[in-house]
Amino acid sequence: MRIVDIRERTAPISSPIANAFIDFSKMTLSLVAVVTDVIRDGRPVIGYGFNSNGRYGQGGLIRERFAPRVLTAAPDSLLDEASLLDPGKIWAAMFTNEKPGGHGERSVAIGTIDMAVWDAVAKIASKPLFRLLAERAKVQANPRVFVYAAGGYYHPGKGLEGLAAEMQGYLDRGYTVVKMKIGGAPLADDCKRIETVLKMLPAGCKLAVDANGRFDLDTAVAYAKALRQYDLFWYEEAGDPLDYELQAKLAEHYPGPMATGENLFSMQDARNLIRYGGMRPDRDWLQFDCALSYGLVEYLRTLEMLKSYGWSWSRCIPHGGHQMSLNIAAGLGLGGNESYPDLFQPYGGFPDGVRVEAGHITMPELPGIGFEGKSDLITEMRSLAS
Ligand SMILES: O=C([O-])CC(=O)C(=O)O
Ligand SMILES: [Mg+2]
Repeated sequence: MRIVDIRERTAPISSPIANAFIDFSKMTLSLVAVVTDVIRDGRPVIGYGFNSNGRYGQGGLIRERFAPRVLTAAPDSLLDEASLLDPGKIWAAMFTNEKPGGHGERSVAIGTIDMAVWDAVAKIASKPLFRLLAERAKVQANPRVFVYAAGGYYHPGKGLEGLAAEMQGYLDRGYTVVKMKIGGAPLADDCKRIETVLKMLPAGCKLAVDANGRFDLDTAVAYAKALRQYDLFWYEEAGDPLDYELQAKLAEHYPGPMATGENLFSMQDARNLIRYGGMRPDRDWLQFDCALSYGLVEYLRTLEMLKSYGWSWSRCIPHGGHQMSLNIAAGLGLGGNESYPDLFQPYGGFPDGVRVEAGHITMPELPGIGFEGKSDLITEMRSLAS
């Protein structure tokens, strides 16, 4: 068994939206296909992967460094004892001659290939990835996964009515938690936006807000003082993602749940957040996204690290809105997953026919990550390799 080809294409996922830090007018991602020599139903098994929104396509790194290292490794060195592709060994081949620290965006390039590797491995096992992960971890899978709707971006010409209509669309589709951006407007304006959404939420539904790392400590605290009257689902990424002291000090001013971690790209960065960020295991949420942070091989190390610090994996709700994290959530008992019902298509979302009911979806029993169940996405993927 061996990997015979790794292909990459950088594709646009541009959109006229903005958060407090960036706009998405030139956003791209890398789509990757890992082609194996395993034949199923007369066709080679191909794993697919892509990176989450927020970082750009990684074609250069993938083509110059990471794909060649896998393709030139001795094929047997990438197999486990059962002679099956071993994601850990493939990961180690990609990381050959890479220094520790300064994780930059190579973690995105590796994470994208890693997603495709796991898709292939689960397809070769003829199992949904979430079942494979649960079996390997000797835990019970739970195909019912909490999902929340992320949106509420700043958008030229979009007023309070537009924001309310967007949120109503998510509620109508079965979501019980919705998320909107803050920090891209003055505090008083953001409070009006928040109150507009809170007013329309039925009982039992909640709002999360996301500042995308925009604030210095004083601004983060000023927002905390205004936000704590609202009973929010969470207050996300108030300050710079690497400013652990800011995060820790903010907890003195904000008793409600906070969330962060989408821009921490390694187990070591995640560990620094846990060690020094003052995050509270009884109420806060961790958003590490494997598709940006060296993939599931690294995410498993992050989960072990969390366990050693006494954190439950149910406090993790990853960023990114992709099916990879849905599988990790269903297989390993994470708290849920992000979803962007109207954005970043065809990459985000669920297999066709999957509906959100009372804020949860149920994973279909599709081999691999489940991309074959989403017709617009698999069409795109097969145009890269089939
Ligand atoms: O706007 C973005 O960059 C995406 C984001 O923070 C999120 O989904 O939490
Ligand atoms: Mg965010």
